[in-house]
Amino acid sequence: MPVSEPFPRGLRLTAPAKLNLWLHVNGRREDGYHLLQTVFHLLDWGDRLVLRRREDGRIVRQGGLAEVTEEDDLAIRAARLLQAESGIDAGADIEVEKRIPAGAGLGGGSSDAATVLLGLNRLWGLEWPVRRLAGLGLHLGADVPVFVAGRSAFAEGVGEALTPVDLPEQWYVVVWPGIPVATAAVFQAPELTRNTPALTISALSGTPETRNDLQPVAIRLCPAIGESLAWLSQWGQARMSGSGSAVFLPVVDEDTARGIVRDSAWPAWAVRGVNVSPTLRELEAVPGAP
Ligand SMILES: C[C@@](CO)(OP(=O)(O)O)[C@H](O)COP(=O)(O)OP(=O)(O)OC[C@H]1O[C@@H](n2ccc(N)nc2=O)[C@H](O)[C@@H]1O
Ligand SMILES: Nc1ncnc2c1ncn2[C@@H]1O[C@H](COP(=O)(O)OP(=O)(O)O)[C@@H](O)[C@H]1O
Repeated sequence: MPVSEPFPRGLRLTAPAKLNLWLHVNGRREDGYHLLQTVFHLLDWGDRLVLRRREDGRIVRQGGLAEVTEEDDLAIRAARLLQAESGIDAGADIEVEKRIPAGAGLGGGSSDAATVLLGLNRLWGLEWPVRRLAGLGLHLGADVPVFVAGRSAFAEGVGEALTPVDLPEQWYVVVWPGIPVATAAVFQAPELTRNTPALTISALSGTPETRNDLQPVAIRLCPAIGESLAWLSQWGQARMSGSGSAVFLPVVDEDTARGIVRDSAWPAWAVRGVNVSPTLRELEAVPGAP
């Protein structure tokens, strides 16, 4: 009988998108980064990644965004960083089929990076604990740790201090006004309010008043966000995710979401918010998973 390999040779994984259900800016650190409170709802929808182990040590990019160079691609940067930090001799083919629009506040680049870290940890047999991978991921972006942890969460700090939360499996309509917004430009805007009082954990167990402090700035930078919000608001309380430009609306069920998506003049998706990321579920299903 052939001896089974201890680690898989290849993995097919979803890199999920996220929504920031609300986002408060509570202050600014000396290094310019902002202190936030936010709730991340992970979605059961995202980019599709295929990772294959290589024995020649090369990290080879396949697919991905044409407008992003290999040096800037967060999926490739994540692979190179983990390779350097772990000292492993192996390499990988990294194939990314993009579905999440870039610069939409849906966390696509960060999720690609996190999924590469999780997948290569398995393919390379590194067995790093999640906490260590999340710490490495934070060097790539403030949003990377939540995708590594793989749980919908309340986040503080710059987004890295995570408390998992149990959210209802909510359907959403996500509308993308078609224009990317640069996160740094929103955080740098002089008119951004940076002094929302921090909510306490006990306030969070009730129904505190929430908003996205980045929304007014992003609408000024990209008026199409305001137009898509006004359109979506016909059906309820719509809001922008992260630093934009995507906006979302919670709805009662999948059929309602699909009906609104059909009517949208902008690219739109019917998506389901989940508590556990599809990446974690897919990794658990791989034979030999710990
Ligand atoms: C706003 C949020 C909300 O989830 O998401 P997105 O809209 O980008 O998806 C995140 O805080 C974004 O995280 P991420 O996209 O990883 O941002 P990073 O690459 O770390 O930072 C991009 C730039 O945004 C600013 N930045 C980011 C995060 C933060 N807490 N304070 C900041 O001031 C910094 O100027 C930084 O140089
Ligand atoms: N794999 C990637 N996918 C998407 N964007 C990437 C990737 N690698 C680098 N980027 C860069 O990161 C920027 C932010 O992308 P993304 O993380 O998708 O949006 P956001 O920060 O708004 O959630 C993009 O405009 C692009 O220049």
